[in-house]
Amino acid sequence: MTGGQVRRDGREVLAGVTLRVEAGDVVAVLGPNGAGKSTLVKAMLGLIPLAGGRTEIYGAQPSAFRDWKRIGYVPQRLPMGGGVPSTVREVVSSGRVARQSRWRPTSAADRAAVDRALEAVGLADLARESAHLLSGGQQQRVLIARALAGEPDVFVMDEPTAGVDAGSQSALAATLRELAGTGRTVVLVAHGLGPMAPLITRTVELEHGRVVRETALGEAMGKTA
Ligand SMILES: Nc1ncnc2c1ncn2[C@@H]1O[C@H](COP(=O)(O)OP(=O)(O)OP(=O)(O)O)[C@@H](O)[C@H]1O
Repeated sequence: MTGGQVRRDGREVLAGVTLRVEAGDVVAVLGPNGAGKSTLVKAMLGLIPLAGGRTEIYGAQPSAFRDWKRIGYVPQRLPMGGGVPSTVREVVSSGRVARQSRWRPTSAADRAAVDRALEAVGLADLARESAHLLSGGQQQRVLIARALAGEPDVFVMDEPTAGVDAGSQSALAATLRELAGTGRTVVLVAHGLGPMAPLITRTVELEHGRVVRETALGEAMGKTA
């Protein structure tokens, strides 16, 4: 993103942010409540429009970008889906949609990826439950599993540890370590780093819609700690 600006209700919520995420980066976007962290990651993906500046995903404007299977976005909350209750497995399976087509419906590979994702977040036993009836922390894990199931190259996670217990946070850190180890790119919105700290290669701090600090952490520290 270059000079990205977002206005909401006439207010500048993102005030000209430039941020380039490289392949293999594990970036933490930090800052106080209302700093614009969620807005930044959504705007980078074209999920909310820019009032100024531009954003590109793998060199394409979001409206022209077609390769969405490369991107796994984890929103802050489970979106309410048209009043139809979905099971945990159904929500997680929806992470495979960008890999399917009318001519290639659900395959064994899809089912295996969904199984692995459910295992990774510890929800295999709740796969048949209605996702909306789970606790906030469990719903967060459903959303993480949905992104994992899609096997994307880039994970964009909006506060994936909010409301998640310490054990699940460590489990997520272990999963992210594995993904980072295989060269995946991660952009993580967080209030604090917690168990993710050793994985992070860069931090970007926002305040009032501006980047106020950027820190590059040693690669070695990111990989060995
Ligand atoms: N849909 C919206 N309409 C109007 N204003 C909004 C909307 N979404 C966010 N804002 C405002 O934009 C500002 C930045 O919000 P954003 O959610 O990006 O912050 P954040 O840093 O992610 O905060 P948090 O840690 O609380 O999630 C806030 O002042 C918020 O009130």
